[in-house]
Amino acid sequence: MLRFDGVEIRQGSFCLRADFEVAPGRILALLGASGAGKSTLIDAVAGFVTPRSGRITWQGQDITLRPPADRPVSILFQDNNLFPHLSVAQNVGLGLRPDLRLSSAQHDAVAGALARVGLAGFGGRMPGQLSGGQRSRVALARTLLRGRPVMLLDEPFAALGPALKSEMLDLVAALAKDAGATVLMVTHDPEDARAIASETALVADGRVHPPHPTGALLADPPEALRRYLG
Ligand SMILES: Nc1ncnc2c1ncn2[C@@H]1O[C@H](COP(=O)(O)OP(=O)(O)OP(=O)(O)O)[C@@H](O)[C@H]1O
Repeated sequence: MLRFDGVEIRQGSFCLRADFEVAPGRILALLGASGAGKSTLIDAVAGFVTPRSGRITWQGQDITLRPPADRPVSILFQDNNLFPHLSVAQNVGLGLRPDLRLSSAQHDAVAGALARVGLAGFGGRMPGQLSGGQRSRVALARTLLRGRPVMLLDEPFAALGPALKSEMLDLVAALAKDAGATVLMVTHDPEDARAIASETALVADGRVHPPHPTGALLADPPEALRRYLG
């Protein structure tokens, strides 16, 4: 269980409150307008910002103040964070060892992760020799390889066209299911939530509203969500 217990996060004059939980293995979409605080919440889970009060726990353990590298999370950002001077395999290998001194079993794991995202045989290419969708797959392979139980996705596929985005969302859902991972996915698009998130939480008015089953929430949106959806 990923739990936000009376969490209050401040960024300058902005304040976000969160008091909810996500069951293991679930995909939760965080939906909300620009500036509502979606990335702020992700940053607090990742350890890039420290809540002013409250606790974030994973499986009952308090992770609120843990250094980012010691948290049970891996993150996928929109810009994919690939290093242009490293090969695809090296970019993925960074998920295992930042110094890239990989054992042969780890090299095999890199190849396996690339195969799992449909990029078998692409390990020797440079990121500049890939399409945007393929670069997203490389970043996803690296996230996958880290084997962390919580995946944080901050609008990772926003720059992709609709067909490719839908393909990537399906891939995320399949990989998360295989790994039993809990996923927090930031999005502006209710269709992303509908595609793969069993639950959705609206981020608005300085708080994360309680998560609801996505279908029911979008079929009969409460006032704050109605305002957002227009
Ligand atoms: N380092 C910072 N210092 C001061 N204010 C900040 C900082 N980072 C974010 N903010 C403010 O916090 C608020 C929430 O920002 P956040 O990036 O979490 O929103 P968001 O919902 O992810 O938006 P978007 O969808 O545009 O990415 C905004 O008002 C933003 O200006």
